[in-house]
Order: sequence, then C-alpha cells, then structure tokens
Amino acid sequence: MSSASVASYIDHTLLKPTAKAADIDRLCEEAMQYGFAAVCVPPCYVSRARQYLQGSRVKVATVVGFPLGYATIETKLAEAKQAMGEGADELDMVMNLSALFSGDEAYLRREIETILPVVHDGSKILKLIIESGILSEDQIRFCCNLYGNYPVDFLKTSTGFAEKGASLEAVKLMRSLLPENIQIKASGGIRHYEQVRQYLEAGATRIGCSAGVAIMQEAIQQV
Ligand SMILES: O=C[C@H](O)COP(=O)(O)O
Repeated sequence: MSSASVASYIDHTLLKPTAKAADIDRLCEEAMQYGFAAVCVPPCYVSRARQYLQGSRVKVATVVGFPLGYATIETKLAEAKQAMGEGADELDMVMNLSALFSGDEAYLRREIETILPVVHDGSKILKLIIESGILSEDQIRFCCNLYGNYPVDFLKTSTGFAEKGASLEAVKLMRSLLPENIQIKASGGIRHYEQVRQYLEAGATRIGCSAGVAIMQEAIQQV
C-alpha cells in the first residue's frame, strides 16, 4: 500500500477539550499536505475547518452526542442540523449507550430512525459510534444486528475517550456481522502504521486517530 493510499483511510482527529483555533488550522493544513480523508473537529470549529479546507478534497467531520452518547434525540438532531448547516460532510454520533445497557431497543430504533434520514436528506455521512471497548461481545453483536437493518454509513468502534478504544477482535466481529454496505471505522488508541495496516486487513475502511502525522511518518519509511 502506498503512503498516499494509507492517508486516504485516515480521519485526522483533534477532539481534545483544550484544542485551540490555531491547532484546528494546523490539523487542516496537515490533512491537505498528507491527503487524509477528513479532519474530525469539535462542533464549534466546523465552520472554521470548512473555510480552511475550501477547494480541497479533505472532508469535514464532526461529532454529535459526544463523547457519552446520552444527549436526548432532540439535542442530537439539533447538533446534527447545525453541523450540516455549517458545512460538515460527515457526522460521528455516539449511540445512546444508556439505552443499550437498559435493554431499550425501542429507544435506539427511535434515535437512529430520527437522525439518519435527516443526515441522508442532507446528503451527508453518518458514522455511529458504539464504544465497543466497553461493550460485551453480546452487546457488540446486538448493535450490529440492530443497526445492520438501517442504511447507516459506518459503525465506528470508539470515541477515544472511554477506558478502552478499538480492538482487532471487535472490528473482526463487527465485519462478520454487518452487511457489506455498512463500513467500519476503527478509532481510539491507534498510534502506529502497523496498527492501521492490521485494522484495514480486519475490515475497517476508515481509521480515526489523533496520531495521523506520526503514523504517516512511519508509513513513509516503511512502504
Ligand atoms: O475519533 C477518534 C478518536 O477521538 C481518536 O482517538 P485517539 O486520540 O486515541 O487517536
């Protein structure tokens, strides 16, 4: 795999609460330099990133209901609409984990059935974060079986803010259960090119990471 092709799988991510405007500018600059798929920025920086990336192929991604997932459906909807209005191409939304742990499938259906059509009406991409690192294998199976019935664009493993992020086992399990049209984004704790290579081999087609530049430096040396 060429280093340009490695870059095309990466969402160059900066979601730290202390990220500064100048850090977002640098993130955008690096994304253009390396040819990353997208930048993933806090909602308050969507319009800044959109402007910075004007005319480039790098997409603008942001987060919804992040990082804990328990915002109400109405709040998530408002966040999604605002982000799309300000120029986000892709929305990474945390599912309601509390509803999952409560066994409230009806709530989870209501949530996805409310948000997904609005995102798709705006011709945008929804990546649904299941926080696989804190789920049991049965809960991961449940999520894949549930969301496999909807035209969700991606299931994403992790926020990067829970005690555990992505694992190869989780990605392999998700790939084995999801229909082909649903892609997988692996994220959380991915720091090295070798990990990226393994996650892509396991079936992920997008990698979310804050270590994109370091990963590219390794990739350039190795490929
Ligand atoms: O969505 C991506 C994560 O927030 C990135 O997590 P990371 O800092 O562990 O790479």
